[in-house]
Amino acid sequence: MTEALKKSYDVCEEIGRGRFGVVFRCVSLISGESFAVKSIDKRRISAGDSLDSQCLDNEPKILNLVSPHPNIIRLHNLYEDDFHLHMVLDLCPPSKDLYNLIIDDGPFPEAQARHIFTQLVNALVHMHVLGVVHRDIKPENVLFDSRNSVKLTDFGSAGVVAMEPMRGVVGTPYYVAPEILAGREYGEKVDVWSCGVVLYIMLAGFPPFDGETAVEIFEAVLRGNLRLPVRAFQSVSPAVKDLLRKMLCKDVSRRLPAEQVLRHPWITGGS
Ligand SMILES: Nc1ncnc2c1ncn2[C@@H]1O[C@H](COP(=O)(O)OP(=O)(O)OP(=O)(O)O)[C@@H](O)[C@H]1O
Repeated sequence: MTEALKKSYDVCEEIGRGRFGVVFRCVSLISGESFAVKSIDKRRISAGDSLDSQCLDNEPKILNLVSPHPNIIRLHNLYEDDFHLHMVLDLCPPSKDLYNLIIDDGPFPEAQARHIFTQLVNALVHMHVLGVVHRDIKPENVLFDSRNSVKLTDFGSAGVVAMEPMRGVVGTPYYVAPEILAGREYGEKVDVWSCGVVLYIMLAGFPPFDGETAVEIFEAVLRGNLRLPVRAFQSVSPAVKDLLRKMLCKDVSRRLPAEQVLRHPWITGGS
């Protein structure tokens, strides 16, 4: 553990683990406030894997760019030495993410889905104005703080559109946009697609594009044939079905940008 981190924080129990990082709860020795610290062991990232080392560089840079926003996890401090990178972040209660919420309580009534979704799209609008594309929007990366506010996290796959045209397959099978899989250049609307998938799953309890294997899921995404089966959508309002069609639209030019999603009647007309 980097000495500088230990001088400022008491590092406590492990609260999560991802592909690269181990996340601990930590307490500021100055304020007594609790945070999460995501610690990445750089030695676990192979020198030859440029994509993985890019993820490592990206996350703190992009978090700095998009912070602060009420629905984006905030980077409070960064410590780095030859072997480790430690990001001190807002603390969210352990295991409290949208994935677990859907497993435990889903599918959700529209009002609950709208409450979560609106906060997620608020984060998206803010990022897209700054030219940042998240590229890995999925329920596992939507955390909730102790007041139940959405905190979007995991910016390891994010990029800045203005810097270079975006290409390359990034994302998670159920949520990835068809233009990414088609190998075309793409932009911020890939996040609108992924948010549409998240909204669909919150309402239906299952994903819109499915398959037994990753390849089958990719084929379903590429077909982009959106179905709203009666068994799951019979009591769902026409307004949200309209929004889903406009977000999960294969034609990127017709897919709504994030700020128009926020102005859709399902959002503005909801209590
Ligand atoms: N700020 C936080 N507060 C509380 N728990 C967190 C926080 N950030 C991450 N976690 C927990 O730690 C786990 C791993 O974090 P994260 O997904 O950011 O790591 P990663 O290495 O980037 O993972 P991935 O495999 O998705 O790339 C998460 O699933 C979550 O449970």
